[in-house]
Amino acid sequence: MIIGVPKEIKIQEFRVGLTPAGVQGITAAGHSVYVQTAAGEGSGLSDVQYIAAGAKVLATAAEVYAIADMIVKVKEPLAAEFPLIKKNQILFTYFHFAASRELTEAMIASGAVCIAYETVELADHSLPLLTPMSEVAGRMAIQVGAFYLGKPQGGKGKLLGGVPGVKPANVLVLGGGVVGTQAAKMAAGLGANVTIMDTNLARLRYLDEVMPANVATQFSTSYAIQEALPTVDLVVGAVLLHGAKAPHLIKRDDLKKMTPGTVLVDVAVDQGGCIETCKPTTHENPIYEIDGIVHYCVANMPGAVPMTSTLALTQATLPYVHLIANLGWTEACIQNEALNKGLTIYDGKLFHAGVAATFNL
Ligand SMILES: NC(=O)C1=CN([C@@H]2O[C@H](COP(=O)(O)OP(=O)(O)OC[C@H]3O[C@@H](n4cnc5c(N)ncnc54)[C@H](O)[C@@H]3O)[C@@H](O)[C@H]2O)C=CC1
Ligand SMILES: CC(=O)C(=O)O
Ligand SMILES: [Mg+2]
Repeated sequence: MIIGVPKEIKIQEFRVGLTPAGVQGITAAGHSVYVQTAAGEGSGLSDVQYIAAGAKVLATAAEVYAIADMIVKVKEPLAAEFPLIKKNQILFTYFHFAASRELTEAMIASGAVCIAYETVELADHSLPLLTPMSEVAGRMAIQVGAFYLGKPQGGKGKLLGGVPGVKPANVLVLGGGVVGTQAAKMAAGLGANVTIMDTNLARLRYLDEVMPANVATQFSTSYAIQEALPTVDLVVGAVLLHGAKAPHLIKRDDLKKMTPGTVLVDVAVDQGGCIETCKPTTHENPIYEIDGIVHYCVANMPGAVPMTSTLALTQATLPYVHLIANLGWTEACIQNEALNKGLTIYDGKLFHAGVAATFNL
């Protein structure tokens, strides 16, 4: 199979879909890899390294899309990339369809085979290709949240961990999955007073076992969230309904229940966000303020730490790239139920109930 790796064009996105190590294994298995020039530069991976590993380097994204049977990338295709996509071409990447009708309709119209990283799902319901980036984003959520709590950044001016004689800040984590767990660990490590809310009691039991003493768990209800808002300093939005649009757990009217300078980091923004006032932002312009509440809603947080993220992502995706390249997408999806769950669009039709429900398609 011919595999193409274009350079990401989303603003401040420095990850890449395959590393030279991945290329070496794929070419050794008898496949060809074409990489767009400088695709790996932001992750510290040079064209020379890709060529040494067996790839051929092409000058433009158009050439990569034109030659490839399968495109392996990181972020969803943007409008500038839509015309490059060929009928029956396999696109293996994050899509987050539920956040964009335009993308969903464009991919249906393209006739491409869209296998979405974020909905590849193992029998235990875990998401092996979302998990590594959720680990990154969860840890980052506390780093950025702590920064924006600073007064010069528009925050209320509180140190997460407090100091001897002064209480720590209150961190509320909505959703105790991968993002939420990593965020809670980081916040707890800095000494904050952390509460994790989730609707999954089994998950709360597990978190209660493994978390340090400054992390409390609480069943997530609208009532519990409302009660927490007046004293919260930093909220991390980390809920997910697999493939579907996130529920709004904090509404527009709730902002006035928080004190000015509270920081909201809605990591779930890529699935529409779990805070009603959340709109996708970029690393170039990551925050905005409504009613004195700071909103951070960057949809590709891991893109800011590509040296970590590219390795973490590609070590998870690579086995599936091999599977698709070796068997073709139909046989790979028949043999591998996890991959089959990621198969969202092919032959001009949509095959994901959550996305279909979101857009009434
Ligand atoms: N902005 C970014 O750069 C990134 C965003 N993400 C996004 O972060 C979100 C979370 O991802 P993961 O942690 O991997 O998902 P996950 O599936 O591991 O965890 C989600 C949790 O939300 C809980 N939940 C569902 N409804 C809830 C409710 N009403 N109240 C409280 N909890 C509820 C679930 O029980 C589950 O434990 C996803 O939308 C994912 O795409 C992930 C990586 C990067
Ligand atoms: C998961 C995702 O959207 C990201 O890593 O950008
Ligand atoms: Mg994202």
